[in-house]
Amino acid sequence: MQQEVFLMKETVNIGLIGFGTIGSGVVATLNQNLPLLENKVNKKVNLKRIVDLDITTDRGVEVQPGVLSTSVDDILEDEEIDIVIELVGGYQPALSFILKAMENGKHVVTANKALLAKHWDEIITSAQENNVRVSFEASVGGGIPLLAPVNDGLAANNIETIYGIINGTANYILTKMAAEGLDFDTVLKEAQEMGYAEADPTFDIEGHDTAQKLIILSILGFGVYVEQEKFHVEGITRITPDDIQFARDELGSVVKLLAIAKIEDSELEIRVHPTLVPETHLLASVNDVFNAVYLEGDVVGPVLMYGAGAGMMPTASAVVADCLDIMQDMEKPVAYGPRETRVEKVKDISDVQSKYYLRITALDQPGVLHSISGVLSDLDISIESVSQKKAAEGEAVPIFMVTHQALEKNVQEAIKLIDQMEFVKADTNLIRLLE
Ligand SMILES: NC(=O)c1ccc[n+]([C@@H]2O[C@H](COP(=O)([O-])OP(=O)(O)OC[C@H]3O[C@@H](n4cnc5c(N)ncnc54)[C@H](O)[C@@H]3O)[C@@H](O)[C@H]2O)c1
Ligand SMILES: N[C@@H](CCO)C(=O)O
Repeated sequence: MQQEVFLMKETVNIGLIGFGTIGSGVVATLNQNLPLLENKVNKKVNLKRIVDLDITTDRGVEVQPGVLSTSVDDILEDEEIDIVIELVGGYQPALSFILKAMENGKHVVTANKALLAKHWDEIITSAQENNVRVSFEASVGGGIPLLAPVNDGLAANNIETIYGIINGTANYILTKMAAEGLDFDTVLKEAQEMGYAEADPTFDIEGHDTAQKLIILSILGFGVYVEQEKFHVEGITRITPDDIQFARDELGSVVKLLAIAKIEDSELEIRVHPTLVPETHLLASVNDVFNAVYLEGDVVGPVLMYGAGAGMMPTASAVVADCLDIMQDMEKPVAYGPRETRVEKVKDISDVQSKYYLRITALDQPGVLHSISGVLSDLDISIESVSQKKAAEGEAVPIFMVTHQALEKNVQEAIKLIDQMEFVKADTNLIRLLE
């Protein structure tokens, strides 16, 4: 009798495109936990096909005979496949794969934040038109259940503030530079070897990956799509060991690449940049490849979500969970974020107020501090503290300054003027403080 019931279970067929780091993690998860997964959805789960350009390299995971193929049509044109997992990454051909899959009536699961952030409307519209679901929990925060809680669990709230450490690679680099004094390039190489970094790691270190994830969070949290070109995005490549040491020793702070989105009087502040976070703040202890999103809702108050933000198995956990969610309700309509947004305007970075850390590299000679403070004072920027490293005469040294609250456009203008001064020998670095 037991056997008879089992045989009658519906089978859901999955096609996986992209058998790289995360694709291998998905296969490993299915191999490891298939009985558990089938039990949860009360269906038979069958990984029918895996497509990749390279089907000869050993990924260290067991694959059933006949499952591997190099032809994407073996998934997209197979009528028996219900769910397509896209883990190729990048814009094309990933976009065409996803659109074709949906056109052919297949549900889609993807971790591709770059694609979602750029082609959001096209992808969601296609899902709606074709009456299929598209799920992307793994696209933000790796293994952290993050998007479903924001979209569903916090649906009763107006989201007011989002602060996120949402790039594992950048956080790994900053953590290792601070804890072990390692240089930037060495740590980046490590992050790549661990499978955390994007195919093009400039996406991680220049802040683009964080920005793409913030775009998705803003859609879900505020119901607004803001193109990446419309907000300030700055990475971590200008952060030096001097910055990290000064932040720790003199300010009791750590440097984190933060995604920030908050709404005030219908105006959305949205930006990505390195930020000095006080050691006492919850986000300061988010280290290595871990990610965290701190948000505030008008009903729930503050919420913190934390976990592994990148890597093969944590990310696979989210991808497989999306598949199970679809299997449980294939008819669920596609709805993401509030249908009407409270956002009337996106604030320009130049109008943002913050405290600033400045590292100015200047010759150690009389009159330098006087000239710099003159520029700052003319632009209504008040200095909270200043210190300078010792140097031999005639040598350029870092001067560290922290300002009181100031207007970004004034600070940018001041830096422009300071960097034109004859005794200034390198571009000034600026890091905003978390207010
Ligand atoms: N690595 C992570 O920690 C992580 C975490 C979250 C999200 N993601 C996202 O997941 C996706 C996959 O990332 P990854 O790290 O597994 O990348 P990866 O480079 O390890 O894997 C991509 C795979 O796709 C294959 N591929 C490339 N072009 C193809 C094509 N035309 N047809 C079929 N296969 C093709 C490649 O051969 C490779 O095996 C990306 O969108 C990435 O942004 C990655
Ligand atoms: N490259 C990304 C992968 C996870 O999205 C990161 O380091 O966070």
